[in-house]
Amino acid sequence: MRLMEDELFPSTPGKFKIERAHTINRQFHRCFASTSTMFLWALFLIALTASYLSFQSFVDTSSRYFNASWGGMHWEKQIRASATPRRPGGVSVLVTGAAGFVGTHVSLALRKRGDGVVGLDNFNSYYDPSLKKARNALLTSHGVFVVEGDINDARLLAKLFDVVPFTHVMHLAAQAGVRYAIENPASYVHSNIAGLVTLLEACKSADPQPAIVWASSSSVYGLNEKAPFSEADRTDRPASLYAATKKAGEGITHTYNHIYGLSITGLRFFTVYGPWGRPDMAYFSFTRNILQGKPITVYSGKNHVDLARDFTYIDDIVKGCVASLDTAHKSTGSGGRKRGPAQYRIFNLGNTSPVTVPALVGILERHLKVKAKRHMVEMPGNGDVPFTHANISSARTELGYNPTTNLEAGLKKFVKWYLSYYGYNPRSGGGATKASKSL
Ligand SMILES: O=C(O)[C@H]1O[C@H](OP(=O)(O)OP(=O)(O)OC[C@H]2O[C@@H](n3ccc(=O)[nH]c3=O)[C@H](O)[C@@H]2O)[C@H](O)[C@@H](O)[C@H]1O
Repeated sequence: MRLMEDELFPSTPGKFKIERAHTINRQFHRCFASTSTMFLWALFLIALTASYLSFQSFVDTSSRYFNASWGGMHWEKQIRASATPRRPGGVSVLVTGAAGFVGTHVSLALRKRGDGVVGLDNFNSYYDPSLKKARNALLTSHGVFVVEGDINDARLLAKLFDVVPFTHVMHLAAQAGVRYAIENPASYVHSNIAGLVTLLEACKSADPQPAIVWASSSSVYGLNEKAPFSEADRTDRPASLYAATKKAGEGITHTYNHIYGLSITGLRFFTVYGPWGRPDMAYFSFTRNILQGKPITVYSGKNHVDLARDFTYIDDIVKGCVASLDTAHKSTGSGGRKRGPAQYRIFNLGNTSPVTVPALVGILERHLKVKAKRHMVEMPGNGDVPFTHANISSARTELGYNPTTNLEAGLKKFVKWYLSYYGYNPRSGGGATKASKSL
């Protein structure tokens, strides 16, 4: 209090100066002390944040190296080796869904002619993952490395494009199956829409941008009745969520083509079948049930009209896929910027001769030498369409696509593979030994 009075009313100017100088000094010290405290606090906080971030990055890195299935120098070396073409002019392709049915066959075909192939697959359990592992073992034995990962993992995709300048992406990863969409609709949105967008984002940002060939579906024709189905026909009446997500994929890929200059080729596959096929599909599950002496459910359409499909053999589809890669133009953008208009194509890949489901069962019975126990049921309203029939003139002209395997010949090859893969024990009522355990 005294001090304050002295400060306010100094008795002499000198006193004022001295007192004032002391006071300023004290204030300065106080102020300096508080500034340096603040400075120390700030330093402390910065150090704390930095150590938190480096701890996070340590956790992240170690979890990647020790728990997750990708990352590290050895991993990158494997990717580079697998991506390197072994022929002059060979391409370097990232195949998504490589441990899937079509993915395995396309990867093998590319590898066999000397192209570089890196696979990506999440090995999900939509159907028996041991079949996917067996396909993976086949790919590994041919020098194709498959990364275990999801197309929704943007960091993984960025890393892959960082390690390899892929010339092409063969995008076959998807949630397949028409009727399963009733049970698990979210899985279709997750893989066929969100996953597709994540992949396209990675492709658009890559430098160089790859050309993309991807699997659409005959199901986009939905309630279309005009036959055979041409690419120009209506596709705005899907009958299942699966079909709707594939149709959405065609729109989404068009957007990335338009904005970023990505070269896009969409392939509408028509009920693909063959060795190493999908156990959820009719020809496969019918085979298993027939061999095990179990009944099969055969759907029929309205007024007891048989359902029919333009079943297409895997080798023909592979030729269509490879021809699409070979005729794809380069993307025109780079690093997320478009530099000119890019190619956008859609092709039907079918067989052009629909076969009814009862006729399919008849062929299986002949090849298996076992009579099926048919259980005829009216087609439930769960996404099926009465028939599919492809017009393939466009693919013929532009890709040189020419399917040569009819259902009879194709199923013969499938049955041969099935029996060799799962084994067959006629004394146990025709059961496929491995199949009965794992499917
Ligand atoms: O082209 C496509 O875009 C799609 O082809 C395939 O779908 P679909 O043509 O429906 O093949 P699939 O299930 O083998 O049924 C064949 C027939 O058997 C009938 N079917 C089926 C099961 C059954 O228990 N009984 C039966 O009669 C059934 O009603 C149908 O008439 C792919 O699975 C799909 O992922 C997609 O790629």
